[in-house]
Amino acid sequence: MELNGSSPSLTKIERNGSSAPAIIEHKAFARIGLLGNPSDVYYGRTISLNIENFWASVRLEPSSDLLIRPHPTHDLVKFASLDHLVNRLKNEGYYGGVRLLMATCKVFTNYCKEQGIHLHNSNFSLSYDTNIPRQTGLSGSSAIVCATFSCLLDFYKVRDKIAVEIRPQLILNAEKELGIVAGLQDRVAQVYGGLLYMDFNKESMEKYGHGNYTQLDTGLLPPLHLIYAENPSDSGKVHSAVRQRWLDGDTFIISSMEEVASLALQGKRALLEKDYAKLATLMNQNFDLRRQMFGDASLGALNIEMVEVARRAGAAAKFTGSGGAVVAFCPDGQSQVEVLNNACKKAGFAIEPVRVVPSLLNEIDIRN
Ligand SMILES: Nc1ncnc2c1ncn2[C@@H]1O[C@H](COP(=O)(O)OP(=O)(O)O)[C@@H](O)[C@H]1O
Ligand SMILES: O=C(O)[C@H]1O[C@H](OP(=O)(O)O)[C@H](O)[C@@H](O)[C@@H]1O
Ligand SMILES: [Mg+2]
Repeated sequence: MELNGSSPSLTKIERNGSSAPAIIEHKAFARIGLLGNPSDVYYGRTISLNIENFWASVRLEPSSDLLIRPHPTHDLVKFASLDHLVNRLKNEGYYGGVRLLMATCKVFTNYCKEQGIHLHNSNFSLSYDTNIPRQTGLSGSSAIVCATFSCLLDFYKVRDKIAVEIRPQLILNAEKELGIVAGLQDRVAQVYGGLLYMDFNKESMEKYGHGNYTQLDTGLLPPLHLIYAENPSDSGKVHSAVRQRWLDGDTFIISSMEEVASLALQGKRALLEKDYAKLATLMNQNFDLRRQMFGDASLGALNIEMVEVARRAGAAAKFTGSGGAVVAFCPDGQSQVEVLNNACKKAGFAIEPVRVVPSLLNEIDIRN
């Protein structure tokens, strides 16, 4: 499957003949955690945006057997040599996207059964592709899950039966099923699109099974830049130690997470007031708190260097997710952007302007 084009067109349905069943294709885009992450994993708050720069795409074709197709490069099983195999495992780990597609099918089916939602008996094959830099904290994993989930919603025609605010949790459950520690912000941004303020307070999470999600005008955002490097890190692994400390009642982690969550609340006000100097301060505080909680060894030297290169250019900078990519904001405008571009090029980091995806909700989604 080829991924090209720049429009955030979401769905493609092909019909091969009047009676032939439809092929369904969905995209899900990368996301940037602008403020408050990773407090979404801990009943906190975030401001996140869905970006057009990168996406994953999933294709569902009706078929006689139920088939999950391995991706030719992301699920590599054929190697030139033992060294090639070992290097591949060292750099990218054991897993590709197949397990995400399977887990999504399982969670979707179980949820529909529990809710008494009828699923017809036809089979399908699923294949995926992605251009989201792998494991760089841009939500590459949940983009694959989210696009798969959208294909299933349309194949079984149950979009009207699974409310939009429930979907991010089901998408998260697919990764939980695999033992990956993750939070809701990625999935909310990918289901809703645009720019969102999310409040995952415990009361709402326990009472309704979801947080309060508010779409904000994307025009409130100043120009942002995305910096990233080929440096895959496993977000589940990065998160697990801090998660355990939080579960064990570690007061430093608990109070720091509350502070991180409060940055999103302050950030919402700053955006609404277009107070971009404040936004820059909050972004920097967000990264400093993450660094204190997770420690340099867990964040990785290259990831920290990306933030520091941006800061030396005078930009505000923080991780977009758990590591691998950085979102930067130049409060002094275009001349500073040029300094930042040059500094990144010199350091060997890719840098590009952020392009925000507009809201992705359709009429059926909004009606529910
Ligand atoms: N580009 C990719 N291609 C295939 N599978 C991927 C890709 N990115 C992530 N995955 C799968 O998702 C799992 C979790 O990835 P994660 O560390 O959360 O990455 P990200 O930061 O991109 O979300 C990986 O262990 C792998 O199974
Ligand atoms: O640590 C974070 O900011 C995020 O980490 C995960 O996202 P990823 O793109 O996989 O790094 C996690 O899923 C998010 O909920 C966290 O906020
Ligand atoms: Mg992930």
